[in-house]
Amino acid sequence: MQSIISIKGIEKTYAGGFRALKGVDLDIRRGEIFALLGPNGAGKTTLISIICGLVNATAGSISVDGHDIVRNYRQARATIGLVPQELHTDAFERVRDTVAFSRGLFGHAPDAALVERILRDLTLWDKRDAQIKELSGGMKRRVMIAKALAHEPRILFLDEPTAGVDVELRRDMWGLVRALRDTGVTIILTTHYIEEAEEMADRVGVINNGELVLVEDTSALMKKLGTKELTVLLAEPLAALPPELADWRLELNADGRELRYVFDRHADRTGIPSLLARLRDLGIAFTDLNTRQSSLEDIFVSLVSDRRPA
Ligand SMILES: Nc1ncnc2c1ncn2[C@@H]1O[C@H](COP(=O)(O)OP(=O)(O)OP(=O)(O)O)[C@@H](O)[C@H]1O
Repeated sequence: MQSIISIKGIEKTYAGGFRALKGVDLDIRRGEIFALLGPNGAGKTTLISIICGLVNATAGSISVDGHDIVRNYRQARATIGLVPQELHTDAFERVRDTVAFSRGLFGHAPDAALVERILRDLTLWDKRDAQIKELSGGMKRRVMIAKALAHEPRILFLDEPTAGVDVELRRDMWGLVRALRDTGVTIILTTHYIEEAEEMADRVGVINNGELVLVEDTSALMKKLGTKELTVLLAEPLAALPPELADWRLELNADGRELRYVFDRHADRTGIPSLLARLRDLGIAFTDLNTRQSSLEDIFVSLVSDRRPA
């Protein structure tokens, strides 16, 4: 495994004494899309800010493409593009100028052809002479990405890339991020949208209360933890689960009107036909059946709720 970012024992205690990160170890693989998931205040932005050199860690070390972020700050920072959560660009600046300016900040010679390519890739070329204030929210976000790409970074951080963006724009953004990855850029994104991680990320890291509680391939995680659920709506309520149904892992809800059956969606036999046959034999009538697949969201909620401090 070739890692492009190596994070070792990162701790962060803010000036007020708040411990925002508690010994985070993480390796980011070259060329992957890595999603960092976590509830509000989990420490995602703190971690990204430390990697990008905007916040100092209290302890631990990080190397980015072989450069220590403290000792070789400039080299490390030069390999990183950061798209922050909030837009901060002068409202009166023009799109092309602001992107060209970002490149200059890193000491690179002007490159009009590169700026043009970036703007075209982000479908901003038509807006190249527009002022930032004249753009829609989605366009502004793309301008922030263009600015982050202007110095040709190998790594791109996207902090909540689709927060507050409508579904269609979110899909566009996903396409864009994939296209960037296809050009060899390693992408780390933070998100509250589980669907986003599920859809896009090669690997997922879950951070909660300053601790990285899980890092896993997205597909393996879904396979390992993904279950399916069948709900049987009963015609008449049951007072208790009949012992004849003990072969299935069933739960009866509080009013006795719903049977819930959780099964492994990868199992050869789900046990559903036999369960339904047994219900019929027992004379238990039902009015409806629903199935539901657990999503990364369920997995995430269960992980995070299990670890809430008492
Ligand atoms: N400058 C600061 N001084 C003190 N505490 C801070 C500071 N910045 C962040 N924190 C605290 O550190 C914790 C982690 O914040 P952080 O912004 O990293 O969370 P996050 O996971 O990015 O959350 P969100 O999803 O809401 O953006 C929070 O409890 C926050 O209040």
